[in-house]
Amino acid sequence: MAEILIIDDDPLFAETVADKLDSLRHTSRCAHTLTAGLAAAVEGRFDVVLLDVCLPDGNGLLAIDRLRSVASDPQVIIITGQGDPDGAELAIRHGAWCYLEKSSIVKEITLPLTRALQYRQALSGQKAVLKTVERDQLVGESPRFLQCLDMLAKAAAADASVLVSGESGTGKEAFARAIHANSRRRSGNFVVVDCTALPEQLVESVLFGHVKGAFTGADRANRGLIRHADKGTLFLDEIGELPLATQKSFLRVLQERTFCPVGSQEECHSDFRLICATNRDLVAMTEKGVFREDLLYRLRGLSLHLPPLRERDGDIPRLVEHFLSRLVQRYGQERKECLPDFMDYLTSYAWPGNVRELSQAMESAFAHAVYSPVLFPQHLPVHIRTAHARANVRGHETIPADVPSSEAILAWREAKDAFEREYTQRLLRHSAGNIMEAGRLSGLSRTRLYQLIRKFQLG
Ligand SMILES: Nc1ncnc2c1ncn2[C@@H]1O[C@H](COP(=O)(O)OP(=O)(O)OP(=O)(O)O)[C@@H](O)[C@H]1O
Repeated sequence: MAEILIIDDDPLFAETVADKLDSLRHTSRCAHTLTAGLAAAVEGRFDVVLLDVCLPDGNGLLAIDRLRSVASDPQVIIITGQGDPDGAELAIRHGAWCYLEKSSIVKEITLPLTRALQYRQALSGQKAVLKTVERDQLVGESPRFLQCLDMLAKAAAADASVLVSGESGTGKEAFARAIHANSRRRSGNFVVVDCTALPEQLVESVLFGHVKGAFTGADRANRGLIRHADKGTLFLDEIGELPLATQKSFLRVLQERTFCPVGSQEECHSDFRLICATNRDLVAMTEKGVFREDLLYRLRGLSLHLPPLRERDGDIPRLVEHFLSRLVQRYGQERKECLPDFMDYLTSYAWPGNVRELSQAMESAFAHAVYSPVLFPQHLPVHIRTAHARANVRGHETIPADVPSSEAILAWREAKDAFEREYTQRLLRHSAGNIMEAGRLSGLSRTRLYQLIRKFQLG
C-alpha cells in the first residue's frame, strides 16, 4: 500500500483518480493548487505524486525538481489534459517518472504506478550503498547535483565506459576522477588525455605508443598512454575533438583492448576503464558525419550529464563557502565574511564558465580584498559587476505598466490575465518569437501558446 498525492485543480477528476487508487489499495490525498501540493509534499511521506501541468498558480513541470527534493523523495507522474510531445519530453528531462494523459489515466495508471513503486523499493536498498561513495571535493546539495552523485555511485560500482557531458567548467574531469577514486581500479593510474591538445600527426603514437625509429624523431620507444592506464582509468577529455582516423583505430582498441604501437606488428594489451568527457553534442556530430556513431555507442555505456551552475538551486553559496575555506587555508589568512549583497551578485550572475568561473572569481575577490576582513561586491571581477548592473536596469525597464502593484488586490481572473500576459510577453521575447523554443521553455503546448498570443494580441 502506497501514499499518493494528487495535485490537480479539477476536484472531480482528482476524486475519480482517488477512487481508482483506493481500488488499488493505496491511500491518497488531493491538493488543488501547486502551493498546496508543495506544502502537502513537504509535510507528508508520499511515495508518488500525480501532478497536473496547468495549475492555477503555476506550471507543474517546473515544480518537479522541488517535489523530488522533499524528504520522502517521491516519484512524480505527470498527468495532463493535452497530449503534447514537447511537454512529455520536458517532463522526463526534469526527472518525472512518466507522462500520462487524463483521458486514459484510470485505465492506464496501474502499470506505471506499480513500476514506480517497485523502482522506489529497489532504490531504497541501493541508497545504503550510495552513501558510502567518497565525493572527494565535489560540493553541492541541489537535487540536480545529488542525482549526479547517485549516477557517480553507480558508475563507480560498474566497469562500463562512461560519457560525462556538460558545459565547460561544470566539473566533468572532477567527476571522472571521483568515479575512478571510488572504483575497484582506484590503485591503478588515472590517465588524462586532452584530445584538443593532441597534435594530429602524433595522436596514435601518444595513445598507442611507438617503437624506436618508428618515425623521424622517435629515438626512443614509448609505451603510450593506453598502456599506462592498464588496470586503471583512461580519461579522454573533449572526445569530440578526436580526429576521425583515430576514432576508427580507437574503436578497435575498445572492442578488443588490444592494439599495435606505431611501427610495430606486435599486439599489446591494456585492461583500462574508459571515461570520456565532452561539452559538444556528439549526436549532432554523428549526424554531420564528423563523429563515428559506432564509437558513440561504445562510449556511453553509462551517461552522466552535469547541469550548468545556474540550474543548481542553492549550490552557489555552498561553493562560495568551499572556495573561501580553501583560500583561507592556502594563504594562511583570517576568514573573510561575505556581505549579503556580495552573495546577491554571485547568485544572480549566469556563470557561463560554471564552477571554474566561480572558483576564479572567488580567487580574484580574495586577492582584491587582501586588507579587508569583509568581501564587498566591489571586490568581484568587473564583468560580474557590469552584468549585475545591466540585469538590474533591464529588470526595471521590463515591468509592464499593466502589472498590478504588490499592494493592489485584483479579482482572481484579472490577476491571472495580467500574469499570463506578462509571462507570454517575456516568453516570446526570450525565445525570439520561436514557438517551438517557447514551448520547450514553458512546457506549454503550441495550441495553448497560440491561444495566449491571440488572447493578448501579441502576434
Ligand atoms: N561540485 C564541485 N565542487 C567543488 N569544485 C568543483 C565542483 N565541480 C567542479 N569543481 C572545480 O571546478 C574546476 C573546473 O572543473 P573541471 O575541470 O572538472 O570542469 P570540466 O567540466 O572538466 O571543464 P572543461 O569542460 O573546461 O574541461 C575544477 O577546479 C574543479 O575542481
